[in-house]
Amino acid sequence: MIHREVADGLERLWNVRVNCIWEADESSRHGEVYIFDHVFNQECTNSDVYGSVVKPLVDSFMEGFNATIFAYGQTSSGKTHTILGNKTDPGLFQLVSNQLFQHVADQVDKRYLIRCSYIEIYNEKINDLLDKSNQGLTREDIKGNVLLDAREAVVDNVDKVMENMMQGNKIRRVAATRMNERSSRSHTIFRIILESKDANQKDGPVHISYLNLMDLAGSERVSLTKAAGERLKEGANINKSLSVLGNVIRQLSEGKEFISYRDSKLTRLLSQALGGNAKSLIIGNVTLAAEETRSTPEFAQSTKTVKNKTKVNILSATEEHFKDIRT
Ligand SMILES: Nc1ncnc2c1ncn2[C@@H]1O[C@H](COP(=O)(O)OP(=O)(O)OP(=O)(O)O)[C@@H](O)[C@H]1O
Repeated sequence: MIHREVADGLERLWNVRVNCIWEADESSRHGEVYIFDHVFNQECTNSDVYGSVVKPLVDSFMEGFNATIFAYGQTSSGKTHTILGNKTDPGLFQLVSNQLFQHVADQVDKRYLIRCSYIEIYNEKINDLLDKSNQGLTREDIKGNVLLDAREAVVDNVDKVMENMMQGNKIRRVAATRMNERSSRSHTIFRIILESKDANQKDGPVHISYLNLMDLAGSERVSLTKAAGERLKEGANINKSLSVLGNVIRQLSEGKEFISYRDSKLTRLLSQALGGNAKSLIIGNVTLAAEETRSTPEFAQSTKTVKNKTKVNILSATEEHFKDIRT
């Protein structure tokens, strides 16, 4: 339970044990036990989450596979805490960056180029968090895939990644609601693009992979957030795009031929991560005193049956294209 729930004297409605979560009230008509690959209780830190489920995904990313990590959950359930963390409990941003640059330092026979971009989807509009003036951020290739033209900053150490993240966070839309005094009003995607090649082969193949770290805005009930005016409009857009995301996941898990990716900016941008060429990890954040918590295990369970088709991405590159970050 988070501080607000304890301060408000709320009753615990959910139990957590081993890899299961279920409603405390056994007479509840839902009464389902949700089982996952891992369930982390409230004593666990971001480092525990990272060590168990995130690190193996980052290992794949460094081998050339695309990877996406989603933090999903109702408002104030701890998504931003998971991604950003704080001084005593660093978030996934910091932990992933540490692993990445440690790997680069260890691989003396490889050359690397690492870039990052940071965008938000706010009221169905994409904003570049690293360059406010950047407009027209998406375009489609001939296959209809949506490509992102966000500013990409070259990063050569952990501090540079954190600087870019902090710069972007200054302009990310955050506002106070009754449920969370710093509620994210947009979905964000922080993308790390890793290119690597053998140091001894001048025009050898280049591996390229994308890692998306996604902090989704939380679904919310107006009766609880007391949203009005601009907050209400934002909340409606947040709920709509999350419901499209839910539909897309359902269609993928049912093996449908038509997938409604085009119904929201979020799903259009995520089409590769959802059923495409990426390994995906969903972190479902929950608070234990909220009835709305149910929607998160339901969503996370539906994603378990989605099968992605992953492969290592190889580019042919010339020396002009490839500039090692260590030179
Ligand atoms: N595991 C945790 N340990 C300590 N504090 C936490 C934890 N999870 C959440 N909190 C605290 O609870 C509050 C809400 O968390 P956070 O802002 O991360 O939620 P959110 O899911 O991102 O919400 P929103 O969707 O409204 O942006 C914050 O004050 C945060 O510091």
